[in-house]
Amino acid sequence: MFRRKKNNQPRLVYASYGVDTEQVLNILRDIPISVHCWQGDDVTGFDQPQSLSGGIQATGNYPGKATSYEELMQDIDKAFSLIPGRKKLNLHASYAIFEDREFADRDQIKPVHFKKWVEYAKKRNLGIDFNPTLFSHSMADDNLTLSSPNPEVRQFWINHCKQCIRISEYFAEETGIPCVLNIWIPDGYKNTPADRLGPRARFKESLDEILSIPYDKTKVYVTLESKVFGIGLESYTVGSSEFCLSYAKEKGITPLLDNGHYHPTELVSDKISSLLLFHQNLALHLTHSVRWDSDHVVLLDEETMEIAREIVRSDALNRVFIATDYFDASINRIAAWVLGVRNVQKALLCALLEPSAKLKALQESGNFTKLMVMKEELKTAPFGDIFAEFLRREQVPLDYYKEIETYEREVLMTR
Ligand SMILES: C[C@H](O)[C@H](O)[C@@H](O)C(=O)CO
Ligand SMILES: [Mn+2]
Repeated sequence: MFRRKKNNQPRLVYASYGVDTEQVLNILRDIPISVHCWQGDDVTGFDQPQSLSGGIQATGNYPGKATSYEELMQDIDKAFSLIPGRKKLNLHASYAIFEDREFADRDQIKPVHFKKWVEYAKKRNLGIDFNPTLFSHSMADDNLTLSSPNPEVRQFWINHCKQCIRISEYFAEETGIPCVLNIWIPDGYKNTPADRLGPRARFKESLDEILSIPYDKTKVYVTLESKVFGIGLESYTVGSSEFCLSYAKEKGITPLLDNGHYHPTELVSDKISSLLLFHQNLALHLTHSVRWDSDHVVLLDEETMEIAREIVRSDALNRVFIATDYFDASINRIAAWVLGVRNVQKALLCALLEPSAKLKALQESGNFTKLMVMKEELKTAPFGDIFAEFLRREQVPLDYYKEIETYEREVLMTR
């Protein structure tokens, strides 16, 4: 077990555990990470003057935020040039581009409003994921959308989600890469409700109607994201974990787990294996939640590492859709993207470098002492060198901070 001390080449260290770093680097390069566009402008979008609602909040006032699609694309380009490996672009419906076209409200948006994004993605060989935007809109002022008691409001949002499925199909057809369409609603109440069942029954009915439209299930993967509470919606959340998991199972859609959407001591890493036994696919929003759904930048913390380990150990890299979801407005937004996505990749790399068959065998044979020793030893194995090699092969600089400083000075500060 301690043979690795004899050699100092990182590749040989892992070889001594039976891990082939070449194979690992090839796998890592091909894991698509869906990068959320909304880090670039604090979830503002282009289609509404409304400020951010839905019980979420981007705090901070760091200068240089993107205020147009051109700026956002420029910033995503900068961030992507500093992130190795395969990426997808994750858009929200509120990022529709109208320009000289007539404005279309959310229930009327069409593929044409995303043509520029498709051109952008195709030029860069990127797939696109999508999200209906059921917040920051006058029809969602009371944070009730698909569960609203008002049938007109419900119908507006049902139509919005249907249009989003059609747009997702267009993304998949144009890019040749399937689109993950994630439905998340903010609906809930600040105080203890008198009726918990009614709103959930209406949400269920609305989802049934949305999913009744025909769409190609090999091109569009509909996911449903649950939540525990939102700001100002602390006492009741319509789309709770139990609701979303049950609904996804019944309808054969994919559950989405955002690791900021659980009680602070609940771990998404522990949920993955259970869900993989019952669902063909699973989707994740990775974030760093500090005390609550704070949407901080993903760090290389123990839970991020454990989530990655669970995916890899379950041999589920091709069944789990991995996306980032955070919005930190207190630091350079490009750095936030690069740092968070690289941390997801670092966590995946660590997981891939783990001799998981050996560790499982130790658990099976009840050798918990050796298991603990080996796991702890692996923590100080030289995975940073392997990551540096990954960056070198991908022609991405190890030290990206300098580039970000230059971009901040030359581009962000002139806005
Ligand atoms: C903007 C996103 O859709 C949003 O963050 C959602 O995914 C979420 O996590 C809400 O808390
Ligand atoms: Mn999320």
